Amino acid sequence: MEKSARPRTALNECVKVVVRCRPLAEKEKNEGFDEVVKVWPERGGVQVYNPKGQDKLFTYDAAYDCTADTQTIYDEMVRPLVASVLDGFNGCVFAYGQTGTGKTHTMEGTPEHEGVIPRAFRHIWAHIENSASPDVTHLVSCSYIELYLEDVRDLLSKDCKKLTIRGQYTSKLQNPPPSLRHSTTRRTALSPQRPQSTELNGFYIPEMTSVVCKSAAEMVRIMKAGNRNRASGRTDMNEHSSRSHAVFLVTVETAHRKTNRIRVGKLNLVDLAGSERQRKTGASAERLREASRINQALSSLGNVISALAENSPHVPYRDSKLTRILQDSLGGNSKTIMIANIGPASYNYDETITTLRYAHRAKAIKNKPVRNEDPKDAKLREYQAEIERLRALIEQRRGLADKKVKKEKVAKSKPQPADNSEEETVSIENENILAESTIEQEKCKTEELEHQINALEERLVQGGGGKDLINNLNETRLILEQRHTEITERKKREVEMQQRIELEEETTAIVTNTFANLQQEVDHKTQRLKKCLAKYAGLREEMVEQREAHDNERRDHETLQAALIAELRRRLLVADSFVPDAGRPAVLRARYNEDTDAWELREHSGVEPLARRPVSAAGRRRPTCSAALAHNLPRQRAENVLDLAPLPLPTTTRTYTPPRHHPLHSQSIPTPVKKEPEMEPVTVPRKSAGRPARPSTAHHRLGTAGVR
Ligand SMILES: Nc1ncnc2c1ncn2[C@@H]1O[C@H](COP(=O)(O)OP(=O)(O)OP(=O)(O)O)[C@@H](O)[C@H]1O
Repeated sequence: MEKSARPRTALNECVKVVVRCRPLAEKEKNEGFDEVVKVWPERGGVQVYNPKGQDKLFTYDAAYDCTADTQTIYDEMVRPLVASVLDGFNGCVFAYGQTGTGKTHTMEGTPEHEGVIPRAFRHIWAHIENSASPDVTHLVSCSYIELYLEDVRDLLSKDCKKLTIRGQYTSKLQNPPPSLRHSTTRRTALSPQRPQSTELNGFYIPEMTSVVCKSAAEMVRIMKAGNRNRASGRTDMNEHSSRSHAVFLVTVETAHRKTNRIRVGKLNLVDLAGSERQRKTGASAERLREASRINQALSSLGNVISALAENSPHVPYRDSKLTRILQDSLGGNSKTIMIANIGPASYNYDETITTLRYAHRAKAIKNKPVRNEDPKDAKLREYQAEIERLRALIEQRRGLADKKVKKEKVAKSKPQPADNSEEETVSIENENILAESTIEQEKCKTEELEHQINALEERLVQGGGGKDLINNLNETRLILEQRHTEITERKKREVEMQQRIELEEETTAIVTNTFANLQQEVDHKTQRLKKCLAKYAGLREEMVEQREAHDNERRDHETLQAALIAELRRRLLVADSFVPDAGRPAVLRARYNEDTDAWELREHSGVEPLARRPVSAAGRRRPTCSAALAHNLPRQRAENVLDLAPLPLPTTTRTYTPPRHHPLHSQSIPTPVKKEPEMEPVTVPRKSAGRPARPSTAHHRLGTAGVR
């Protein structure tokens, strides 16, 4: 197929931000919490009542209250994005927000309330069935991964194998070899296809399972199978809390026979885990470890959003795997929708304001979506090339087989000489048998190749598949879709108009107020000054609130850290008590390799390396050994002496002191009895021979390191 090098220009497009507020939960009602969120869907506004000060009002591309269903959100916001994906663009929908605010409810939904993901599947397949030309071929494949405790796991592989995110495409990786032998599991770029000139920073996940699908129902089955492997658990804030960030990737490839072009659209459907506070979720042990990683990744995502919104020259995508995965969706080649989920309860005021602030910042992020035409890693092209190769092979084999048959016929038709010896007759017969078996083998091979072609062709979906697929239902669906799009467009315009009218009203109120005399001007200026002062006061208040929120967040982090350290100490204590001494050198040699994402044992050199030299005390050039301190030897002060003396064993006995009226006393034996201090039976002395005792276990070492 001919490849075009047509330049593709990218138009900036802002990230669309939608806010969805869920209803007050039963538990929140029972505990008597008030609703502090008011949504203004007609102007995309969200107002939060502040019990301590001024109310907050934020505006977005759209805002939905608790009465809105996912169908409305899909039709108004997500449908146009999925339509772009079908047209060869990259798209991303991600749900963001505090734990228990309805991210999974929005993305996956429930059997009664279908979420965005299954709706997108149906939309894609309705489009494929409606594209009535047999000249159009589609190939739909999907992958499902999760980010759990900073491990990327393949939810569609048998044992949820760990995957590695690789940075930067190389020229070799841009053209992966067309290997169809492993047609279900092959290298797939998660980071959507970038135009060649900007492909330098892309990330991709090799060996991610990619399953070719034939219907929306099959895709739902795959999603459910993946969900069964996804990490989830109970917390005090959510009965079924997602403990991982999940990404469902759909790739739709469309080949147009007439134009010889292939368009590849990639859709990332992301259900993030929610931010959470330990004191509210009551997380401990494993849940706590998960929470710390979830918050860490979300904090990195917040930093990326802030950096992009402020047009910062450095965007910290590399800070976490989540931001690497979402790199293209935020500030890259993609059309993106962020669904910010919030709860209405007063109890969650701080978290709601934080989510709304991030969502507001995300509105300023500009993406550069480009239509992916004829990308080099299009699977469809590989399939077509393979089918053509197999067809050519069959033709070749058929030609050879025909020739052999003709040859045999000629040989058979030749008159046999009458004086043929018995041996000659046998050899001719053998030759005939051999030729017949070769022809049979050729036939089998040809049939095998035909089977292969059929299998490959079955994966490709011919647009429309003939008139029988374009039934009335699909036509009606198409018309309905068009109507939906029109209504959505109109609604969007209405919201925009409403927001513009409000702005205009404010400015015209000032402009139309003509100054009749100086007093009027003074009044006007005073009014403006008042407004400025009010704005200044508002900003100050916001700053104070932000500081408060930041302090709260810091306190939370500290609590979390303290809890994690306590947990770590517990584990170290267990390790110190139960890991045998023989195993410790091996434990010390274990190193974490960030490239391979695994723990490795270093080569045993025979001699264990010396412990690292301790850092100097303040004001001293080098650490001073205890001997130098004891004898005041200035020469030894600068020596790097490691104290390798064994620790004194704890005293478990007491020197015998006879009772006062014991016969020994009455005999007045001159031996002086030294009085020993009272000893706890099994405590390790902290000091020995005037120098500080070294901690004996990892547990103690951690204790002396303290909480940083
Ligand atoms: N719009 C809504 N209407 C009705 N119920 C909702 C809505 N949104 C969420 N819920 C309910 O709230 C609960 C929590 O929702 P969900 O599990 O989707 O939250 P989440 O944000 O995904 O939480 P986490 O981050 O912990 O996974 C569920 O019982 C869900 O049914």
